[in-house]
Amino acid sequence: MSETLHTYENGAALAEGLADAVSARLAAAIAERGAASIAVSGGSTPKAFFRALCARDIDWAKVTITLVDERFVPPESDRSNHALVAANLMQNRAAAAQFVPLYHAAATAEAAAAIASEKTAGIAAPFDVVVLGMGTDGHTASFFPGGTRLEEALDPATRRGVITMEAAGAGETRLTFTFSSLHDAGYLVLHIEGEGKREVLGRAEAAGEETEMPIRAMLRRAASPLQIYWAP
Ligand SMILES: O=C1O[C@H](COP(=O)(O)O)[C@@H](O)[C@H](O)[C@H]1O
Repeated sequence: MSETLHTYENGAALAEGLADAVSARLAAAIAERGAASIAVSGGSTPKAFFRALCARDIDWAKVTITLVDERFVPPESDRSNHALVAANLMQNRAAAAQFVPLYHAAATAEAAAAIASEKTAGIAAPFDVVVLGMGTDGHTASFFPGGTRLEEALDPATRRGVITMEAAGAGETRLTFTFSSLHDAGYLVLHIEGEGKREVLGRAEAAGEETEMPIRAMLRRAASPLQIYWAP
């Protein structure tokens, strides 16, 4: 519905600034109700942010961390978002946090998504913080252009939870929270870096179908103001 652009000189400054904002939100949630939750993205962009956030002095034992989306691969895979979070976020002070994975060693991705929906339903809704990324094709979470279940994932009537997604640009089958699970976070962030992603964002902000650039669903329909963090 509304967006605010936070611009930083470089990726290191952005990582610190975003870690400050996110840790303040988590600390406020802990002060209010004794617990906090955050859903984070994978990909190459969030590593420096994760390293900055895990050093923040908050009561991490009261924080639950999960993923916005995941590949249907075990955590031993170097394509696993769980592995990325384990190596870069669940470190330092944040090692005390709880982690709820989306991947489960089920026979099918559908079965894994059902288990992930059940397990993540134990996290109070809405999330206190959601940190989205964006691909150069305009995808966010695993809402890929041409995705097999894209309409269902973006439909506000689709329940909170995790569904599967397959798409030409996705590689492995994906597990993704639905739009309805993410758009109303207490602090809703889009974290992007580089001139290329800024240009993609500009195209997404212009007229066009949501299904062509699914990030448009967040830009246009999110219940929470979208906080865009960007550095060249
Ligand atoms: O596929 C994915 O990519 C996006 C963006 O990744 P990046 O490497 O360009 O930062 C990410 O937000 C999403 O979680 C991930 O599954």
